[in-house]
Amino acid sequence: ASAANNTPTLLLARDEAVSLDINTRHRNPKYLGDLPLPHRLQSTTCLEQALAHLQGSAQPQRLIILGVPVMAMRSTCETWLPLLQASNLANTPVVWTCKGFEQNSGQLPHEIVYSVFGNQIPNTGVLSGPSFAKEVTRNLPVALTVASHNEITVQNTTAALHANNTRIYASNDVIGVEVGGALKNVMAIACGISDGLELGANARAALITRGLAEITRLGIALGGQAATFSGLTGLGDLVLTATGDLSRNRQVGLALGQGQSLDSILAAGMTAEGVRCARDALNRATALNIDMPITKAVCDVLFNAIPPLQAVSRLLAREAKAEWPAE
Ligand SMILES: NC(=O)C1=CN([C@@H]2O[C@H](COP(=O)(O)OP(=O)(O)OC[C@H]3O[C@@H](n4cnc5c(N)ncnc54)[C@H](OP(=O)(O)O)[C@@H]3O)[C@@H](O)[C@H]2O)C=CC1
Ligand SMILES: O=C(CO)COP(=O)(O)O
Repeated sequence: ASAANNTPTLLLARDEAVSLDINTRHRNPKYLGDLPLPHRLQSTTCLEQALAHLQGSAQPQRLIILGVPVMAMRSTCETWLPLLQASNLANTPVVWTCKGFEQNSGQLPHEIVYSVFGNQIPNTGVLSGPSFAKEVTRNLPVALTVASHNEITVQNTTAALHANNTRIYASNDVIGVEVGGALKNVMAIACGISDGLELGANARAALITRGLAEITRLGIALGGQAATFSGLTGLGDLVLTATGDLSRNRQVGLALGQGQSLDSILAAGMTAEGVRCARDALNRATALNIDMPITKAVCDVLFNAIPPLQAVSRLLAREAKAEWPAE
């Protein structure tokens, strides 16, 4: 999106073949099929070259976008901290697209970043919202939220991305944005399971709505703002991922509902953040005494060998209750 917006953009890859394909054929077949990429998007695998690119970027658009799975965030931040400091780039805004809770620590992305960067890299934020990479690559309309406590992070993210078909909205609710992004992946697995079992459109709508209640409950308990969950990074991303077949989390659920095993579904190495973070999300909820029945049902199917139909029966057998407040 930044390259489509004429922002000079360099993609740091770790796979030489990916870099070469981007620079010579303007394609990224490993992730994006045969979709053409903007010619002004360049790639490198060399950290020094990435730092030099940042040093040469105009200050209003200078920005690092961290787009790795949550499990790679900590090591990536640890690599970058001394490099940014040594290159006089410690004030460069860093935003991440990562959606999930870190496995075992249960930390949200900002907790990982803050624990590594402390106040040594002061300008940080999260960039999130309904945005399938393949649609962004086709430069189709997309609306995203940048949440940060620093004005410069919001300004530079907006300057780099907001134009043409990309709209950037600002927020100061880092926690709410991250909880929505993490848990919509778990709900997408639930909706995929339901659709794989052919339980119908009514069931899917119920899961999305009660899933949002569940996300909101945990999000508020963790310090998020209620309004965030009806915004782009809450309801918006939940609807996209729970209903859009480009979603890898939804695909995992569909295959589970159709009887495939989790191991065979993930054998090709697909990133499905909901699988990685469902258990840690449930642990954080349990510690706060928050009820998360859909997340629990997804964990049962993923990790406790409960057949999908049995997990659905357990959900439906719960006692009748008031719809709202969502306790
Ligand atoms: N794809 C999408 O449509 C969207 C994804 N997101 C979120 O963004 C984050 C990244 O997702 P996505 O881009 O799809 O992820 P991918 O699995 O496609 O990986 C993205 C990049 O991270 C690199 N990477 C993977 N593992 C490691 C590691 N252990 N150490 C260093 N680098 C690593 C990959 O390198 P290599 O190729 O060498 O493995 C690749 O360059 C996720 O949290 C996801 O939920 C957010 C919005 C949309
Ligand atoms: O987060 C996404 C879209 O906003 C991508 O979802 P998946 O990781 O399920 O493909």
